[in-house]
Amino acid sequence: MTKQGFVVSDAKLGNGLQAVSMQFLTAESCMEISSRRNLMKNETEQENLVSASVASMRASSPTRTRPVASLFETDHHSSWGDDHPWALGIFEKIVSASRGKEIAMFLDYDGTLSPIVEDPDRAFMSEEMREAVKDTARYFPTAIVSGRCRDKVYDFVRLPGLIYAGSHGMDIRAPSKRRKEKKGGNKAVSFQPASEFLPTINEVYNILMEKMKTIPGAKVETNKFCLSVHFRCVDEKEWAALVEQVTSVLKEYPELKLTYGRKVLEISPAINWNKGNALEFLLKSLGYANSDDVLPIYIGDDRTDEDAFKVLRDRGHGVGIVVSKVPKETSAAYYLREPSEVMYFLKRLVEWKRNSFRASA
Ligand SMILES: O=P(O)(O)OC[C@H]1O[C@H](O[C@H]2O[C@H](CO)[C@@H](O)[C@H](O)[C@H]2O)[C@H](O)[C@@H](O)[C@@H]1O
Repeated sequence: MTKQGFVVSDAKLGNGLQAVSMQFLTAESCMEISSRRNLMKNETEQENLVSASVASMRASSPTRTRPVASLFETDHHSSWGDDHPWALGIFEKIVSASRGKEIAMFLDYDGTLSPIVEDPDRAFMSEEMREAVKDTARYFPTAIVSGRCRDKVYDFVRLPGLIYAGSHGMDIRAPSKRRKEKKGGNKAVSFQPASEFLPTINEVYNILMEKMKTIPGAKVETNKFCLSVHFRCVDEKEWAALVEQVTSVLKEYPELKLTYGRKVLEISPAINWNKGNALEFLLKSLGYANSDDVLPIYIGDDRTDEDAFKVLRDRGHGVGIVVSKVPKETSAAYYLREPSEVMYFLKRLVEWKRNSFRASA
């Protein structure tokens, strides 16, 4: 039993009588008890945080829950599909919404243009996909909006003339010659709202590289303004240990935040800037401040893409398409199941545009 400043303890005396001795505690021992309590409280909080984090890791990396219908069948996802129609099934409706407007295309990279693979350094897109994106960019302003660092995503896509927004939209560069130059001007646009976090991100990268050596299969990837801790190749039994290490490091860096992607923990500056802000920023810098002029189409598969889907939903115009094989909570209006369907969607869009040019010639 303890009181503030005193410890009250029972002691058995030799004559069998019980005496209560009261000792005055020194400031140091008081602090010791209180820090032990805090430690216990912190330990419980840390345990709760770890279990919540492992739950989030599972939730953000769903496994296939039912057999997937064969490619390009129109009837899948049943009731979820009623609320979020298959984008290829209602293609005509989507393009007819662009009447009198220009389409602007926003594409996520991993899981959208390239299939998800075990090694993040080998997430290549196919040549056929590259051609489809290249053709798309010929007719519509096209941006790649990725969690990857901008240079890395450019190395994968290798198409000049596109807009690249890396680090979840925190590193934007648009080339000077853009289609909307008459409205948006033809100056190159570059924007890095998190540049002051660079030293911190590098510091945390070095710490995590060291810590993750103890977790077999874990991989830390630097994306310049963000970090990714991959657990795709980590045994599920080790997930709690991994997230415990990561959260205990992040406790020292309240200026950073942790989010969950597909078998990945994403660490980024806790600033109010995400892929949704990047989408708005790009629309503006493309000269589409007036929403009547443009129909933005955003295609993505990950949690971070939800911020962009929300922007489109809240603006009440624009087309959000989630890439997913399983029903999931999303602010996107439509879905496609995998990168091959994204490619087919892009090809149809290009074909539709070419046909409309021919018809008006
Ligand atoms: O915004 P994105 O372009 O979708 O980038 C999000 C993260 O994608 C990458 O990780 C994911 O893809 C890897 C390769 O297929 C896969 O191994 C990993 O499990 C996925 O989470 C990328 O490596 C991360 O840095 C991005 O943040």
